[in-house]
Amino acid sequence: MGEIGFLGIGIMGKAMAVNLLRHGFKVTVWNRTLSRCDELVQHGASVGETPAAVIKKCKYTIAMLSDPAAALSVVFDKHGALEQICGGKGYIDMSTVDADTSSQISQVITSKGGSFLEAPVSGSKKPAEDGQLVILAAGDKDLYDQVVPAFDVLGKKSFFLGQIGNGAKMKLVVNMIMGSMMNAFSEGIVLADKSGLDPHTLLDVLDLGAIANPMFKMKGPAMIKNSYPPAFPLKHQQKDMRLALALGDENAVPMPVAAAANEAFKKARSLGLGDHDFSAVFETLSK
Ligand SMILES: NC(=O)C1=CN([C@@H]2O[C@H](COP(=O)(O)OP(=O)(O)OC[C@H]3O[C@@H](n4cnc5c(N)ncnc54)[C@H](OP(=O)(O)O)[C@@H]3O)[C@@H](O)[C@H]2O)C=CC1
Ligand SMILES: O=CC(=O)O
Repeated sequence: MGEIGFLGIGIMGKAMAVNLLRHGFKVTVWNRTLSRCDELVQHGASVGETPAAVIKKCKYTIAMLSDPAAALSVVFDKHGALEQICGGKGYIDMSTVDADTSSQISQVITSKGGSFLEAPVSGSKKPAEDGQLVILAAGDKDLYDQVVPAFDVLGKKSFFLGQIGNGAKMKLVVNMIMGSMMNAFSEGIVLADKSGLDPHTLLDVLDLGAIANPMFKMKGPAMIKNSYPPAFPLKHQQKDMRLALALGDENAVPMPVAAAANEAFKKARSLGLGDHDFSAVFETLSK
């Protein structure tokens, strides 16, 4: 595939770029806070001074940025990706954004002759470290086929979902369900505790039944200890609830459960918990 550019070395971007390096890909990284690239250099990465410099150097560039504003800024701002996009270059945005943001990026990239794929992922810090993400791609099928070797390293399964927007929408639906589940789980732990049950026993019971899942299993024990080391920052989960609710508005889908979950995540943000793991929504109930 040649050298891969990587824009955004946050929790996910770092794990994904390290994974690519470990599997022998040459990677050039850029991050807004450039010092966060230092650790990647120790793993063999090169550093680009700007998104434009990375695009200029690499045939394919992946972006993994916090939200729509960040994804747009890295493309459109001075020294942004758009300055160097041209025919023969592929831009793959793996950030979780809404379909409209993705379409805007797709339009400008393709208008300059480049090709574009949106490819948000399901799976958090640990799956990113282990190359076990689920990739939800949509857009340019030729570009998808060209980058499958990288997706095979980053994920356990890639879906090609068709036209631009479908990957973004699928990701928002999945995270809307996840955010609602996290709230129901939190209420259950508090209810068990306050009604005199051992929450650890609740976790054991859940794990043996029809609603057992990796999220409950992985996060439950830490939540009971009021510990929320950030794997998926709460501020990003709230952004996903907000974008999913907007998708519900557009399609006239009533989502009272998701709306209530969004309020709980907003409350958690107002308590200063935005940079904690999204399981910290538990704090809004347990105090
Ligand atoms: N963590 C997770 O479990 C998962 C996250 N996601 C999604 O992946 C994306 C990245 O998440 P994650 O790595 O956890 O987030 P982080 O908050 O750890 O990283 C965010 C990245 O975006 C960059 N950034 C933020 N604002 C701007 C801006 N205005 N201009 C340029 N760069 C900017 C940050 O740069 P800087 O270092 O300078 O702040 C950083 O590199 C999000 O869309 C998230 O929803 C998807 C699946 C799982
Ligand atoms: O977006 C978060 C995830 O765990 O998936």
